[in-house]
Amino acid sequence: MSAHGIGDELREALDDFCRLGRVLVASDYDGCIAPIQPRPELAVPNPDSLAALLACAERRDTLAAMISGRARDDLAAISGAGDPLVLVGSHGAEFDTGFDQPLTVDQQTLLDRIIAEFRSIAEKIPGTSVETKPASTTLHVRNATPEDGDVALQLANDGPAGWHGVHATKGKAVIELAVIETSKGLALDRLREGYGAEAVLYLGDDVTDEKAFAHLLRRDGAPHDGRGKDVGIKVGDGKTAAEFRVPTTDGVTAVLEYVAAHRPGA
Ligand SMILES: O=P(O)(O)OC[C@H]1O[C@H](O[C@H]2O[C@H](CO)[C@@H](O)[C@H](O)[C@H]2O)[C@H](O)[C@@H](O)[C@@H]1O
Repeated sequence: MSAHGIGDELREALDDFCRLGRVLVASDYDGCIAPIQPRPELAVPNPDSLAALLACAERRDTLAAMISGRARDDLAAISGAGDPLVLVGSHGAEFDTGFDQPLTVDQQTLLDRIIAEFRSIAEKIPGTSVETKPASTTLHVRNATPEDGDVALQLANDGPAGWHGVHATKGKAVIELAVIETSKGLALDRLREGYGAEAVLYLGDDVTDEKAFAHLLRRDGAPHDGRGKDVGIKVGDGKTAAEFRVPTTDGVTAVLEYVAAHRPGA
């Protein structure tokens, strides 16, 4: 195994992937391209990872994308990334063309109610904060004591998370409530089909990335009888549907640099 956790099996999968025709290389942002930080506004990209993803985008027959839970504008601003990288925000629902459907009046009203509820929780519980996005809102507890964080998450869970029309996702020291259904897996399908990619490589570290991993065709035959050429890579610990794993965000850099170095046109 290399210093940054590219084991022999992963290297073999990357070699096979790099030999294909058109491919899609996609990564999550927070916890992958950007190491986790105490506050969202501090999470700038690891410059080597971003440079490597950009280098992938410049290779022949290679589309490269970041698919994030953040609002797309926020993702663009904090990462400084843009063309030729494809940016998808709001957990796969927000493309450069915006959302497929604007929020209905009822959805906007619901979102405003959730934000108000989250703000009232954050006012009561030190170290918690609220992030607002176009179709969802996030209650952050990373800077609360573990006990306070649990209380805040429980209040969110017992309150607005159960309201009709609300879609809840638990992430790293956050709970996120959306008023639309989102799926990084559907975003990957859309990019894959639009580009005509033969295979997809996806890196992710959090719960929301599991929807992306679930849309990949695994190489090991389960459940797609060995037809899969996709490469799913989970960053860090935790249960996952991904076939491969790297231990840290340095592994993300190593994978992306490896792909950039081995795709045609390198
Ligand atoms: O899909 P992602 O790009 O991974 O976005 C998921 C969430 O990431 C951000 O929160 C996470 O990163 C923060 C900065 O490192 C950290 O403080 C927080 O605890 C993490 O959960 C972002 O703020 C959220 O909006 C995203 O949904």
